[in-house]
Amino acid sequence: MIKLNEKILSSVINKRPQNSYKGMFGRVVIIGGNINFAGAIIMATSAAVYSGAGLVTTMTSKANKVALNQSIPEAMYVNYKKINNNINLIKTADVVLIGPGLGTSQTSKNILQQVFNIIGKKQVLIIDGSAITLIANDNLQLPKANIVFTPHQMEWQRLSGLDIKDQNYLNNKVKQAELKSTIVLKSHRTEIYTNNNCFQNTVGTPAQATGGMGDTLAGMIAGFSAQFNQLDLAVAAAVYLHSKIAEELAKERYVVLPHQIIQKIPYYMKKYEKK
Ligand SMILES: NC(=O)C1=CN([C@@H]2O[C@H](COP(=O)(O)OP(=O)(O)OC[C@H]3O[C@@H](n4cnc5c(N)ncnc54)[C@H](OP(=O)(O)O)[C@@H]3O)[C@@H](O)[C@H]2O)[C@@H](O)CC1
Ligand SMILES: Nc1ncnc2c1ncn2[C@@H]1O[C@H](COP(=O)(O)OP(=O)(O)O)[C@@H](O)[C@H]1O
Ligand SMILES: [Mg+2]
Repeated sequence: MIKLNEKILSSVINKRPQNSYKGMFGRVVIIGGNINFAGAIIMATSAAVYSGAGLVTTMTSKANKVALNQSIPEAMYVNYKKINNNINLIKTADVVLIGPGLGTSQTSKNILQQVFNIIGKKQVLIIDGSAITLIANDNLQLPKANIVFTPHQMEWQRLSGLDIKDQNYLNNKVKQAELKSTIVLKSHRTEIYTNNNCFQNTVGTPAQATGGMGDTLAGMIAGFSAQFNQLDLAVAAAVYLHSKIAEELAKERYVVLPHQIIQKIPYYMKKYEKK
């Protein structure tokens, strides 16, 4: 198990070339946010935008359109019930994140299944929150893609069948190999299982134990995977930075809120970019 430290940031976060344009930093599609969970999709979207993703489109409930545009005008909106009119948007994305606030209704399940049908094997597909629960509950077949799951311990129990008490290194590794995906197993010291590596986070604080913290991490992972080479390392860097910022903020705060972390992402990326 490789213990993560600051070096992961400076090895992953590239300095931007002078002649950069948005197309060089990835097209991200983020899908989720039912009528009750506007917050989850707004936090995930904001985290991806503030992490530097070149172009972000959010597919969510129509009910969230105004809130999304007001909270994060840099992101584009599509009604998530109109996926079939927007197949090309998903096909041309570098990274698709599905699940934050998606819910587990029949509508949510249809959306997930449509995305699975469209996604291609070269794309990165990040699966979070309700989407993990839907796959576990209905034993959905996974598409061929570069899949990253971001479960908390109960979501991992649902997906892997491992009780929380049995979620140890060896058992997790076996399940990761079966799923042939990257697993970001979230806890106070998150572990990342990939085909070739296993990382453990070394930072983070109980001040992070608040709703929306995982939605924010999922958005950061999307933003990092869209821009930086080597998926495993990009995921590890996003996990580390999310908790690193929280730890710094927690020096002066009892709780750290997701939007406070999001605001700080560009400052910390600048601080740790490759010299
Ligand atoms: N503002 C918004 O829009 C927000 C929207 N959200 C969206 O809500 C959707 C549902 O996600 P979810 O995580 O809230 O619910 P679910 O999957 O049922 O898991 C909870 C169950 O698991 C258990 N549990 C055990 N260990 C655990 C652990 N380590 N970490 C966490 N839970 C643990 C836990 O046990 P208990 O707390 O009862 O002890 C409980 O029984 C999802 O799409 C998400 O994106 C949220 O992000 C909030 C902000
Ligand atoms: N005590 C803690 N110490 C460090 N990190 C924590 C702690 N509690 C929660 N977190 C982090 O907060 C996030 C919680 O994710 P999740 O349960 O999916 O939240 P949500 O779905 O509400 O957004 C994870 O990244 C987890 O590592
Ligand atoms: Mg979550």
